[in-house]
Amino acid sequence: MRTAHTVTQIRAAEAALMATLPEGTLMERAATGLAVACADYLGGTYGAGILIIAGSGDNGGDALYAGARLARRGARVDAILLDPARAHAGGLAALRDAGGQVVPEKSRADAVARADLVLDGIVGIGGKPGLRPAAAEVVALVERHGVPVVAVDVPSGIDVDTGETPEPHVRATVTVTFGTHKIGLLVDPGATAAGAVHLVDIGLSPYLPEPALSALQAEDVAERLPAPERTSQKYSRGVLGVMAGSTQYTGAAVLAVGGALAGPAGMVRYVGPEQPANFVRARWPEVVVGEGRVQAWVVGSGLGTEPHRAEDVSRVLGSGLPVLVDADGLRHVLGRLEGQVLLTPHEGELARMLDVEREEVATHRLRSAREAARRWNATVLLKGATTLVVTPEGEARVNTTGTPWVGTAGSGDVLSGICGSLLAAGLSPLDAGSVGSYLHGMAGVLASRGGPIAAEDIARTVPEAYRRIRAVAT
Ligand SMILES: NC(=O)C1=CN([C@@H]2O[C@H](COP(=O)(O)OP(=O)(O)OC[C@H]3O[C@@H](n4cnc5c(N)ncnc54)[C@H](O)[C@@H]3O)[C@@H](O)[C@H]2O)[C@@H](O)CC1
Ligand SMILES: Nc1ncnc2c1ncn2[C@@H]1O[C@H](COP(=O)(O)OP(=O)(O)O)[C@@H](O)[C@H]1O
Ligand SMILES: [K+]
Repeated sequence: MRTAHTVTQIRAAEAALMATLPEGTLMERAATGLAVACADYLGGTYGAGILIIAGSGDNGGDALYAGARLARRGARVDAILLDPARAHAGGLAALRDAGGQVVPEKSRADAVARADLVLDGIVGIGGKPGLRPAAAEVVALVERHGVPVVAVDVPSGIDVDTGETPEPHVRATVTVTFGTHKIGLLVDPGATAAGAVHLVDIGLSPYLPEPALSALQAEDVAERLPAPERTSQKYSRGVLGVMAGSTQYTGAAVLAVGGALAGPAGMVRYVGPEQPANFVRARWPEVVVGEGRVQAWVVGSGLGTEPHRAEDVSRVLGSGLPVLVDADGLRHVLGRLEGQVLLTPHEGELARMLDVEREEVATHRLRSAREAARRWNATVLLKGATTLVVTPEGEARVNTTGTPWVGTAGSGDVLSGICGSLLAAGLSPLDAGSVGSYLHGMAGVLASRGGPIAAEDIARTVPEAYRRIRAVAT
């Protein structure tokens, strides 16, 4: 499990760990890991031009100590001190001893122009979102010259606890983070600003409490993936009912069923109007069309906006069975819900549910998902480049598999089928949502291999993703 903690949790854990160690040990560990990551990124240090942007806190200290190590290994290291009088004294002395130079204010533009790599040590977990003018000016220069940035602990300027990114902030190629992930490194738009995240172990784990956010890794997914036993049969594996599609959106029915058939349930029943039902039957002969006993429902993908479909949604929500509600079905989710319910909106749908602008959800993804989970008393899966799954009790997971090619029409219909199949096989809404989005993103990556894909390619590749994940466990 990849885990992320809040700033308050991290500060407390650091204090407990530091009490057991000689002063400066943690910063030394952080700086060593950071220097190694920079050397790896550059493919060697000899002759490389590294520019440190150092603020006045410990984050600047980490960057300066790492700079000293890189200078000793043959790099040319310059440092811009944003507040020279308050720069980290130990770090600055180490850098100077190793041959690093402080850049005079008038030469900052030249220093940026000759850098191969910038180390962002402006602020870490002590920073307020946004950047002060002096820092913002240097960051703008770096962007103008297109110099790659390694962020120290976090890209400076992001809101570390939420992943929100009020401008200005740093956009990093790599973020080298210490001890544990920060929420803002995993949740968009912060995750995008962080680039590839590299975690350096500084010995913090034994002091960390339950994480505020986690991301399943292949082995966690493998543990949760249902698989038939020797004596299993279709009914014992779980039956999923799919109520999707309309005369207008026949494809949504075909795709949701396609996703469902790629999951672990033993059987899929389809319930819907004649036209989509005919398409489903023609495309998927294994599907049983018509009502019958099921263990879970998917309702909503391509349901259309006809008012009478509201009855379909309330009927399955009243069935007492686990239910996934997607897309148009979400229009009919009104009061507080009971039982095991997974709601799967994208940003636009969540905005409509919360009666706010889409932009509001896009900027405050975690907060919006949490609010909806509380308000409807259901698990909410907010789709996007980093999909979030949040329970009404506040447990939160983020999915990190996928590629932007997965953002293709009908992809969400396939996702609802996959997650529904996992619900029918007995997973909780939290596990079904997070395992389902992991599989969906991974199948998208395998199908795409860097090129465009259609939604049905994702469904077709889910079994391959399934096999690969199960291979991890054996
Ligand atoms: N506490 C520890 O044991 C460890 C801390 N480490 C480093 O220490 C960092 C935290 O250090 P600090 O608590 O000193 O805090 P920071 O270095 O994150 O930032 C505090 C300083 O930045 C200024 N500042 C705040 N917001 C700003 C903004 N928006 N624009 C410009 N300047 C701003 C503040 O005036 C303050 O001087 C971590 O992120 C990590 O990099 C590491 O060395 C590992 C161990
Ligand atoms: N940039 C992206 N990177 C990775 N996955 C994405 C990206 N954009 C969208 N997705 C995924 O693609 C799917 C799109 O679903 P949705 O918006 O419901 O589309 P549709 O309604 O056309 O099926 C979701 O699983 C979402 O998480
Ligand atoms: K930083």
